[in-house]
Parts: sequence; C-alpha cells; structure tokens
Amino acid sequence: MTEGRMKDLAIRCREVCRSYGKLKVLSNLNLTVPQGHIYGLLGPSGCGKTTLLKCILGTLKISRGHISVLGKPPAFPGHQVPGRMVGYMPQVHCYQIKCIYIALLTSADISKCCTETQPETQNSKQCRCRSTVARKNSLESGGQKRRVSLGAALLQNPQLLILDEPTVGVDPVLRAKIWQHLVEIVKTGKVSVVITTHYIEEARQANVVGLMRNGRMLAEGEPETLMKQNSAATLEKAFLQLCETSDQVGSKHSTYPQGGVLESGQSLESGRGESLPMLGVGPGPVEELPKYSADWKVRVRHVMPKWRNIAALIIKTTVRMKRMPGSLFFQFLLPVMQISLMCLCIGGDPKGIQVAVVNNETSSSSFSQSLLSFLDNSSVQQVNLSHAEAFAGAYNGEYWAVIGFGNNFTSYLTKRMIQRQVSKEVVDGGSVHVWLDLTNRQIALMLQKKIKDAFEVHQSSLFFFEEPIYGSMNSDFTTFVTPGAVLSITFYLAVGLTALSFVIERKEGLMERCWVSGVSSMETVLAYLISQLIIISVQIILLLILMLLVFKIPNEGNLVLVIALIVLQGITGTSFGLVISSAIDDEQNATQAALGIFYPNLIVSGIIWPVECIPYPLRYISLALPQTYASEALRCIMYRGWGLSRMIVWRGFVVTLGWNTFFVILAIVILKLRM
Ligand SMILES: Nc1ncnc2c1ncn2[C@@H]1O[C@H](COP(=O)(O)OP(=O)(O)OP(=O)(O)O)[C@@H](O)[C@H]1O
Repeated sequence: MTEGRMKDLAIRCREVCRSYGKLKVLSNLNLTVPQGHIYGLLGPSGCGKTTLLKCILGTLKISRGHISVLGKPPAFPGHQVPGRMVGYMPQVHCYQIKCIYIALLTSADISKCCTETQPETQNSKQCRCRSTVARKNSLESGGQKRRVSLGAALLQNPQLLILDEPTVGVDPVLRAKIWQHLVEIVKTGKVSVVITTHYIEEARQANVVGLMRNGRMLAEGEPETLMKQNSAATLEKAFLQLCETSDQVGSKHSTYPQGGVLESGQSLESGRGESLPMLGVGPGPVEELPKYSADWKVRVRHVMPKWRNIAALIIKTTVRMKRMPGSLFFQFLLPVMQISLMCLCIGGDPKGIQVAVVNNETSSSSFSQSLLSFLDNSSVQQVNLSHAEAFAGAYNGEYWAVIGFGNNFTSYLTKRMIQRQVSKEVVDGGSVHVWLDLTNRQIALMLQKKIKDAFEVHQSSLFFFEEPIYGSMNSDFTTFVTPGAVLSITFYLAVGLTALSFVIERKEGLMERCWVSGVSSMETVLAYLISQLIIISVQIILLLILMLLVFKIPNEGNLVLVIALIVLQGITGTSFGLVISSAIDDEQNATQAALGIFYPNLIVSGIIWPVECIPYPLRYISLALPQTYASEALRCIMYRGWGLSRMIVWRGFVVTLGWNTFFVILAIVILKLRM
C-alpha cells in the first residue's frame, strides 16, 4: 500500500490478534476506516468490539498484526494517538454524575480545550455541553449523562472519534440527534468516526459498516451494498444472513479456534467468487508494512512526564475532592480522631484500682502507715481489711492485690537498715508483702511501680533513680507508641484512600479517558502523589497541633525533620495504594488487601511493642518493613533530639525513600503492563 493511500485511511488494522490469557478475543482481524467517514462497528455482545477499539486507541497492546491510526501505529513516540488527535467515549453505564462533570473538565484540560484554538462555531454543539455542565446539578438523566460524556470526547476537536455504544439506553429523539451530529462533523472530511452499536438499523446512517463475529470481521462495506449482496431488506437481515453463512462454513472448517470461517483478510463473499466493496481489505498480495521511525529526541519527549498533563490530573482530583466535601472532611478528621482516641485511651495509668491492705501495725507513727500514705491515691484505692477478708475479696476478683505488713514491720525494717547481717525472720518481717492478680499485666505492673514509687518517696529504697538521660520520669506507654502510631495512621490512610479512589476512577472509565487523552502511567502516578501530598499536609498539621499542643507529647527535636518523615511515610502509603489499585480491579478486593496488610505490619513493625521482644526470624522481617526503622527514627528525633547526623535517624529516611521509590516504580510498571 502506498503512503498516499495510507494517508486516506483513518484506521487500518491488519491480521490483528489479541487474547486475554487463554481467551482469544481478536483473531486475524482486518478493518479499514477511510478518512472522513462514519464507520459502524456491529456485532453481538462479547465478539470483541470494545477490545478492538482499545487496541486502536493504544490502551491495549495487540498480540500480533499491525494497526495504523491516522498514519502511525497507536502509542508510537510523538504520535498523538492516544492523545489530542483522538476523542473517546467509553462504554460505561454506571457513570456518576459528578464524575462526568470532572471527566469533561479533565478532558478539556488534558487536551487543551478546543475553544482556545478553534472558533466556537466549528463545534457549537460540543460547546453547548459546557453550558450543560454549568447546570451540573440538573445532570441526572441517563440521556444527559451520555450527552455530556459525548461532549467530553468531542471537546478537543479530535480527528478521530471513537464512540463505544453511545446510543444504548438513549431515547429515539436523542439517538437521532447524536447521529445527526456525527453526520455533520464528518462532512468536513477531516473527522472520522468509529461507532459501535447494538441497534443495527441505526448504523445504516454510517458510510461504512463492519460486521464482527467471534473476533473476526465477517464483512465490511457500505450498508446498502451489504444488504444488496445478501438480498436483505434490512441491515439486520443482512447481518443474520452473514452469520448463518459463517456458521455453515465454520462447521466445515472446525479447525478455527473461535468458529471463525474466513481465511485471514478474506471476505466471506470472496469465497463465493463475488467481491464485496471491501475498501481495500480483500486478501490481495502480501503487503510490506511501512517502517516507522522516530528521532531520539521525540522518543525521550514521549517518555518524559508532561507537567501540563500532571497539572490537569491534579485539577481533576481537586475538583473531585471539592465536589465531595464530606469525604474530604472525613479524610482530615480521621487521623485526628484516631490519634486523640489513642492518646486518651492507651498508655495512661489505670485509675481507681482497689487494693486490699492488711496492716497488722496499729500505731499511727509506724513505717507502714507512713508508707501507705505515699501511695498514689488517684490510682490505688486502699481498703483496710483482715487477712481472711482481703484474700477472700482478692479471690472473688474484688481486689487487684493484697498488701500485707507484719506486726513488727517498723522495728524489723529499722534493723534491716542498721545491721549488716540480719536473720531471715527480720528480712521477712521487715518486708512489704504483695500478692498480685497477674491476669491483667498492665494493672499489675502499674501497682508494682506505684508501691516502688512510694518506697522511693519514703526514702526506704536502696535505689535512687537520677534524672533520666533521655525522656522524662513521667513518660508512659503513650509516649512510646505515639511516633509509630502517627506514621502508621498517615501511611495506612493514604494506602486505603488512594487504593479506593484509584479503583473507583478506573471503574468509572475516568482513568481510561485520561489515558486516551495521552496521559502516561508515570504522569498518573505522579499526579496522585502530588494530590495526596496536599491532603497529607493538612492531616499532618492537624495531627501535630493535637499531639504537641493538646496531648503534650514531648518533642526535643527539629520539627522540620518530624514533618518530613511523616510526609514521606504518607507519600509511601500513597505509592503502596497505587500498587494495590493498579494490580487489583475492584474496590472490595483493594480494601481487603489494604486491611489484610495493616495488622501484621502494625504488630511486626515494633509500633505497639518493642522490636526487641520479637522472635529472631520475625525480627528480620520486621526490619525490612517500611515503618520499623522510620518509627525508631521518629522516636529518636522527638525524644532524644537527634538529627540527620545520627545513623538511626537517616536510616529511617533512607528506608522510607527506598520503599517509596520501589512502590512508585512497581505501580508504573503494573499500570503500563495493564494499559
Ligand atoms: N479485561 C478482560 N479480561 C478478561 N477477559 C476480558 C476482558 N475484557 C473483555 N474480556 C472478554 O473478551 C471478550 C470480548 O469482550 P469485549 O468487551 O471486547 O466485547 P464487546 O463486543 O465489546 O461486547 P459488548 O458489545 O457487550 O460490549 C468477552 O468474552 C469478554 O468477557
């Protein structure tokens, strides 16, 4: 085929094959769309029409064959298919009204809205969609949604318009209007349209129709000619006739994988010695495919992310967020709620713990009385009882401990302190005896601490704990758990929200629209990271205010380092969310994956209990996780005031950055493979 002839064709598919795993969907398919024509692609459900359109758009790769769209293969470096040269209306029925509005805006931004460069008169109908959008609240009916969706595809005045079942579920008046509009726009000869439809008769308005079945093209030609050649009064009857003949021939050629009957590139009629007006798709001589080449600069530019596309995607996400203030509010409030609940409910001292006291010393000046007066009354409620009552109550679960003093506690204790060697009886009589209910370790530990504290205040202890080297005497479990919890909350909120919104956008067809507009997987990932950064920043500001000012969690270190590490963890969570959502197709599975990883990571990362307590094989896994070193680094920054010169601190940053880079690359690769 000469280059001049190629230029007259909007699309040319030769011997195209495409499979999904073992399912062969397109099998040696040929299709030719001349420039300035409406091409009606007809065929039963599941015959591979959408798959073929995606291959033409370059969002699906073909397994074999050749496709040329507007002169070059789709996705060829520097070629704007997918991109500005093509408009696409996907076959999505569950579109939400808000998404359509955003789809229109996104389409306009990404493809640099036509109205900037083209006179309005050229596409007055498209521009009317803008006014429809302005009345976005009224976009409720299916017809309106389809009209706006079509408007989004038309916005950039594409040279090729691909519409996947635009008239399904649309009333006859609107259907007629859509066709009328298509007929009008191809009149200039500069726009070509490919439209799929189940309403075969409406395709009579197309200049050319292609009848597909089982991933093959049965016939291709002008509707009237196809009807004449099959002696059919309607296009539908012609199609049925062709299917019947195809079945008969198919049963004789049972070797065809999908019941196809035609040799590759051969028309059904050519087997009968008649030639259909196949617009150049007949068997013909074996053609040499044109060779395409692109300058290295064009190739580099093709791969490099375009900031205009990223900016458009960020605007899309921002518009989407603004349209869902409830969800946005929830995203800001959730971490604040989580950290507040954590600080309020975890790590504090238990209050009002009842303890039975059996004091056999009666004198008010005794050591035992003095000691008991130093016990923290807000935490420990002393109940004076006899020996029998105390133990009966403890076994009944009424008291968490029994504290006992012997008759001669004061004199024996004095002897213990003065004499170098004392008898066992003196040691025993000069000791405070404590029986603990150890079923609740936290309460038992607190009681032990309170009794020890009382001794220290009373100066009866042999130990004197000096001011701590780092931290404070009052530091509790909350102090330990807060840095890890903040990182974990930021990370997992970003994972969940990114995974969910990405999967939903893909399901709604918004993502596909962006890809067809020429957005690359790298741009998609970068735009998500930047958009999420805005949310994370607000979350972190609120978290820090709450943590440092309300709950008075100490911070001895550089606040910039604290913020930087939390932001990095949030970004890493976003990247991980993108990995999950690019690999998983539906929101339920994506949410399950995010939740499934949450608890094991929380437990093994040393966030709620020190890594030093983890058995050795698990400890190695723990050290490889994204939050283990980061939590340790944040604790060292906040409580020891350490900076980046310390290995523990920079190691936290390096590990987080490493995981982030790994997740970003993985998400880009998975998206690229799946596009
Ligand atoms: N992502 C996918 N993974 C696996 N199989 C798929 C995928 N997409 C489509 N298929 C299968 O490929 C076949 C062709 O699907 P396709 O959507 O191209 O058909 P269609 O002709 O457009 O159908 P319809 O007219 O109902 O939209 C079907 O059997 C479908 O189940």
